[in-house]
Formats: sequence, C-alpha cells, structure tokens
Amino acid sequence: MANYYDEDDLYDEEGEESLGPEEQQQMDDTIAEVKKILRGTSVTASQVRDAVWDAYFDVDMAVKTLRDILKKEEAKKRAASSKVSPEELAYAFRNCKSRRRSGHIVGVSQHSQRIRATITPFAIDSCGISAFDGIPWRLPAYLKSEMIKCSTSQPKMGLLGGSSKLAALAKARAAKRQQEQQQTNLPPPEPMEDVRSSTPLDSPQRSPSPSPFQALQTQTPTPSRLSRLLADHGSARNILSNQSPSRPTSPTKDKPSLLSRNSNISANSSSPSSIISASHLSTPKPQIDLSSPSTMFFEDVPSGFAESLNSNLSDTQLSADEVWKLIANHPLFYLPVTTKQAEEISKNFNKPSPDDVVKEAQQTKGGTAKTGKNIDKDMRSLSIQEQVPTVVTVKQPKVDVAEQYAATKRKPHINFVVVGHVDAGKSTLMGRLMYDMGAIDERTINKYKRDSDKMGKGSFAFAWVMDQSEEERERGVTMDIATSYFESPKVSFTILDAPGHKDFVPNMIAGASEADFAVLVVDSSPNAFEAGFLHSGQTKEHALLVRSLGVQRIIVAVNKLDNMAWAEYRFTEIKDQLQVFLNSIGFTGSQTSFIPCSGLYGDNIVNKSAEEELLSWYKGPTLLEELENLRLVQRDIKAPLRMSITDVFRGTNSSLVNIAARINSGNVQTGETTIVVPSMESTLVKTIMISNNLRDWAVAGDNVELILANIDMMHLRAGDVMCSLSAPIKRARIFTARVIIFQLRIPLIKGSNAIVYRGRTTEAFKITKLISVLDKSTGKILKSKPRHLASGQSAIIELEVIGKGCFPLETFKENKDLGRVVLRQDGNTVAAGVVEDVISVVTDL
Ligand SMILES: Nc1nc2c(ncn2[C@@H]2O[C@H](COP(=O)(O)OP(=O)(O)OP(=O)(O)O)[C@@H](O)[C@H]2O)c(=O)[nH]1
Repeated sequence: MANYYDEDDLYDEEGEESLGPEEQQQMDDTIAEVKKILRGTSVTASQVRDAVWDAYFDVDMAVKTLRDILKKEEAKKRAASSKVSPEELAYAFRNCKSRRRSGHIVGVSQHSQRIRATITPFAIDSCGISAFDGIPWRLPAYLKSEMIKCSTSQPKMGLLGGSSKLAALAKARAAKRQQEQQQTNLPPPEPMEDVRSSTPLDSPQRSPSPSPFQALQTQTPTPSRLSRLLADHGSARNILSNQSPSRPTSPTKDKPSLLSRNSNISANSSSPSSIISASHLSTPKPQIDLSSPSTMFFEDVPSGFAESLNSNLSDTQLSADEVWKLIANHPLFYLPVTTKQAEEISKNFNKPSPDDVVKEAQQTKGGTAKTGKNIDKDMRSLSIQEQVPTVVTVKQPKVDVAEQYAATKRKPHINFVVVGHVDAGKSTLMGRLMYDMGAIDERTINKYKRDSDKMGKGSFAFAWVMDQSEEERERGVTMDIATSYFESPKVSFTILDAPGHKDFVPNMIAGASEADFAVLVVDSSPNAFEAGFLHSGQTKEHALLVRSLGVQRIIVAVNKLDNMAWAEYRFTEIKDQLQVFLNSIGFTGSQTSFIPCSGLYGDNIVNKSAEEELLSWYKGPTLLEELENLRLVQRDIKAPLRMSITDVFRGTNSSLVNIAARINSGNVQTGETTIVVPSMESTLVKTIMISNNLRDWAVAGDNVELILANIDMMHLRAGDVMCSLSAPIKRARIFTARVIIFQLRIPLIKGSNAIVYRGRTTEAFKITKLISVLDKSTGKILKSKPRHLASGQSAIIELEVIGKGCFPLETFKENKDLGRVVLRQDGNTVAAGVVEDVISVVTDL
C-alpha cells in the first residue's frame, strides 16, 4: 500500500462497506472533491475513504480530519528524526516552563551569525500546539529556508481572527520578509566546537555584518523600560550587559561559567546548549547528566533574542526606549511556521471577515448606505415591547385565619430587644443564653473560641453568636440589630440584640420598635455602671427609647457580677438607682425586674448560679424563667393587615422577592394579594415562613419571611408597610405627636428640622408648630403655643414632611406599633412619642 497520496491509490483500496448505487455515487463525488482539495499531500486513499465515510460525505469535515492526520504524521516523523532523547526533551521542557513565561520568543536569531533553533517546548507555551507540530526538535537545513520572520518577540495572536485589512497587512509583511530574507545571507550552521570554544559566541568578531545597534547613542535605560524588557525577554545580563556572565571569556573555578559548568560533560555528552544547537551538529546523541545541577543549562544559555542583542550591544549603551523600538520594529525573530503552514494560515484571510460581511451588508442594504436619517427612521419603526412578567397565581382556598389561630395550640411567641450601654455584655449574654438552650452547638462555640483567640479577642466567643459580621467581630462592637430565634419548653423567643454604641442608635430604634419586651443589660463592674448610667451613657437613653416605642415591660440584667465577687451591695446599689429612673419614665415596679448574673460564666442565665456568695442573698428566677413569665401582649389579629418590612432580598428565583417582616396587626395567608405602602404596588403572597417552617398563614406578633410574586423589587424597601389591599395605611405629610423631650443642648423651637424614625422608616420633617406643653403625669395642657421646648418637657407638636415624600403612619390609638415615632437631630435623640393625629395625607396613587 502506498504511503503517500497518489491519484491511483485513492481507488486501490478495497471498499469494505457495501453501498447502494446512490450512496456509492455520493461517496465517489465526495472522495473526488476531497482528493482535489488535498492534492499534493501525503494522504492515502484508504485514509480519504475512511474520513469521507466517517464524516458521512461531509467534505469539510473529511478534509479537516485528514489534515489532522497529516499533521500528526508529520510531527511523528520529525520527532523520530530528532537525535534528542525523549527524556532530554522532557527535562528541557520542564526547565523551559519553569524559566520562561508563556509567550516568550520562539525562533531564530538572524543576527547571531548562526541559525539557532530554540527548543520547541517554548513553542508550546507561546504559539500553541499547531506551531509546536510544525517545528522540528532540531532544525534540519531544509527548514532554514522555511522559517518565517516574526517582527516581535511575542507572537501577536490578533491576526488569527482579523479582518481583511489585517490580511492585507499580513500579505505586505510577508512580501517584505521575503525580500529581507533574500538580502540576508544566512551562514551555514557552525560545528559544536564553536559553541564550547572559549571565544564568546557573541563577541564582536562573530558578528561581521554591521549591527543596527552600533549606530545608537549612549544612554542608560530607564528602570521601568528595563523591567519591561526583563519581563518579556529574560535575563538583563543577556540583554544589555557588555560582558554576559553567561558567556565569560575566561571561566574561573570559583565562579563556574556556562563553559565550566558544562565542562563536566564529556565529549560524547551534550550540554544543554548542544540541545539548542543540536540541529546543526553531527555529534552523537547528546547525553545529559540529569542528576547534576550543572545541567540547569537555561540559567546560562541566553535566548536567541538575548544572544543577538548581546552580539550587537557590545560597547553600546542604548536608551530603554531605543531598545524597545528595536525589539518592536526590527525583524529579529522568526515564527517557526513552515511555508505550508503559513499557506494554510493565510487562507483564513483570503475571504472577508465576519465583520466585513456584516459591514458590507449594512452598507449595501437597499442599494444605499445607511444615513443618519435612515437609521433614525428605522429606529422609530422599532416598537419596544415592555416585557410583561408572567403573573403568578396561588390556587389555595381562603381560610378564616382568626378561627384557625384560635383552634391551634401554638406556643406563645415573645419578641424581646436587648439594650444597654456599649460593652455591657449584651451579645455575650445572648450568646450564652442560646448556647445553654442548645440553640448553638458545642462545636460552633469551640470554633468561635479558637477564632476569637487568634484575633486576640477570646472573651468575645459568646458574643460572636450574635455578632456575625466580620467588622463587628474585628471591632468587638455590635453595629446592627442581630436577630436570633430559640425555644424553651413553654415559649418561643425572638431575640433582637441591639447595638450599644451611640453611633448606632437608629439601629437600636429599629430593633426596639419590633419588640414587645426589653432586657436592659448593665455592667456592674466598678465605675462601669456609672459610666453607662450617668452623663452621656446609653443606659438611660435606651430605656427611654424602648419606653417611648411602646415596650411595656423591662427586665434588668445586672451583669458581670462575677467582677464584683457577687457582692449584694453592688446589686442593690444599681437596682435602687435604676428603679427610680425607670419609674420616672413610666415603668412601674410591676413592669420591672432585676436579675444578678454573669453572661460570660452563665450564672443565672438558663441555669441557677452555683456561686455560694450569690446563693446566700439571691433566690429569685433566672433570666430565662423571668422571660417565660412575661405576660403576652394581646394583638388584634382581625384588624387590617399591617406588616413592617425589615429586610428585602432576592431569593433563588429571580422573578420573586423575599422579605423579612413583622406583623403588627391583622393576619396574612398564602395566595393573598396585599399592597405595599408607600409605593402602592400590589403583590401576591406566595410563601410564608416562620422560623424556617412553611406556614399557610401568620398573625400579628409573628416575625415572618415571605416570598412575594408579581412585584418588582424596586417597589419594596425596609421600613415600608405591607397592608390589606382594601385598607392601606395612611401616607402622612403632616401629623401631630405627643412627645417627651430628651436631654437637649439647645431648646427645640418652631421651624427646627428633625429626622423622624418609625421602626426602619425614616423621613426628614420640619417642626411646624409647638402646640402645647403638657403635665407629664396628668396630660393636662400647661401652656399653649410655647416659644420653645426644654429637656424633660412633655408637649404636643406638629410636623410636616420636608420635600415631596410621605410617611406611612397611623395614630397610636389605631395601631400601637405604627403610631410611635422618635425624633433625632445631628445624631442625637431629641424627642420620642406617639402620633396623635394625621393632618394631611397623600391621596394620589
Ligand atoms: N467578666 C465578665 N465579662 C463579661 C461578661 N459579659 C461580657 N463580658 C465581656 O465584656 C466585653 C463586651 O462584651 P459584649 O457582649 O460584646 O458587649 P455588648 O454589650 O454586646 O457590646 P456592644 O453590643 O458592642 O455594645 C467582652 O470582653 C466580654 O467578654 C461577664 O458576665 N463577666
């Protein structure tokens, strides 16, 4: 069987498949076409027949298959003709890879006065497999003439996908290259002895042809340019040094040069450089001592690029710019692609690029090029159809939620907020509570201990249960409300852990407005209680705020009593001071309780303390027992739905929106359509979850997570109120409020601005009227139209929204949650109170 393609061969092969006459005809036609395309190649008839059959008469596919086969065969042949062993190649390849960045020079130096084929593995790195296939391991003489110059050190791959302009450019360059190649008389390859001779290869004598570098002026390269050169072309020594250390003229024992390093290589062995130039030698198969570090030849052998520069840079100092220009513009390097391969590549540019096709079509459509007018007309004729989202429906019969609620035996649910001065130990206390209740497992706590220890904050391990953000953990300060859920055998609880720092009071307000009860944590350590209670500490402000926001019951955790050796006097001292203050803001004796405890050590949190000192004077309940004893707040679950949104986020389904919310009044069920205020957008409640459990309905007092359909996320914000479709909440612009004035630096006057907070809703208001000053205990009017309001006074004021906004609001009588407001100025709380009347509302949709 013939090895190479021969016209006759194509038909010599026995057809193994029996084909019908039609198929046979198709087969013959396809073979003829393939044969025509591959004329002159070494493909055999059987290969053609198989390829055509495998490609099921697809000419292009068959040709592609055959070309691939040809490429592989050619590569095999070349590899077989190589005198370098596979081990050596593997070794060289490893070293090439480690020494060189991808995209490095592949090719032959024209100015080195010898053809020096760089080792092929570079080609894998820089040119990809096709270039690799076409390159011999050693450079046979016949291939010298087939080398194609490449103008830059890094092959520019852009041409591969280029346009016809690029094709033209490539053609012009090819012509230029050919011309240059003709002018250049490449000398025959030099024998091995020259490589090892003591005369450096790059010595001026070796470069008889006048170098373009010699004309250049003496300048020192800038470091940035130099580093760029280095990055792209390897060793600085190889590039710019006059005396390359890799090619010393007189090798010494102490400092082995390339020659001395290679001197341990026998005459029969080949230095790595011999691999590089092996193609020009008729020396025996090179042997490399792979175990010897001296074979790290790439340390010393300059690249073809470096070598060429070296030969021409002797006694010449170039500016970095000049060197760079030379590198970029001078055709120093060859891309090792054979002429045949180049022909193949050039075919890619013989037809217009896809860009050109489109451009031409655009220009010739209707016989005229598109003018601005035409485009304008076309644009107008385009109709933009708004994408209507698919409307989601939930087929579920409506239920009487109040009835179902009455019939279910659900555990009572309590929301409580944890407040207090910064560092009082709030998060640690809650972390301990969760841990002792089994809501946090041992492994997690141990991990927190390890991680917080590493950060030098080992004492914060329990606080990390609540403080989940990286910033909070790093700073050891709670910044936003952290919500956690746990259950005791009797009650289920939602904890709202508020930040203690005064910078985060707005977040504390948001948490407090979702709570029925409060746990006020005070630090009993020496001076710590005083720091939080007196002056500008947060103990008083927090207590006042929770009271103003409707919290009816407060538990005071006298914390860190371990620091006071469980001294009773300290507990009593703190209790007495606080009780007076709490009474003054509306928490009577029955609405307050005090628990001596240590959050860090877990005394009196879930389990009774075992401290004898404490047991000797305290027999009262633990914090958990006190929480379980709280009398539930009765809520109107039949009232119109009011649900304060606390968070809005996208779930897994991008067409749905998830919200976290607290139901202030009424109830909600799946499949119900509700309305969001102030956007007034309706939405369908697709899913309801309470504490990660799916529910069909939820009632006032529940903290829920809902999945909403048929609404865009942009119509929902934290602080908005979701309402019954038939009875949405008012969107107030002007309202009156009965407020208590906080500690002020300057009195409040008519015309002052304030930010009004209601849960997570905030809006800028102006105090438009000071209506009256009231008696704090009786509520009687003491003075009408006061000129100003001072600290501690109770008053009725009128506020109006600044700008065009509005505020979802109800009077306190209508809804205790949504009728409470807090006023702040310049980061300080100035007043808090309840909404008396909504004077003006926005009515349009
Ligand atoms: N000795 C002692 N140290 C405690 C106790 N509780 C908390 N601490 C320490 O007090 C420091 C502050 O604790 P946190 O729980 O972060 O205080 P916090 O009130 O939550 O702080 P903020 O939320 O940032 O205001 C930490 O170093 C705790 O280890 C306690 O019962 N005894």
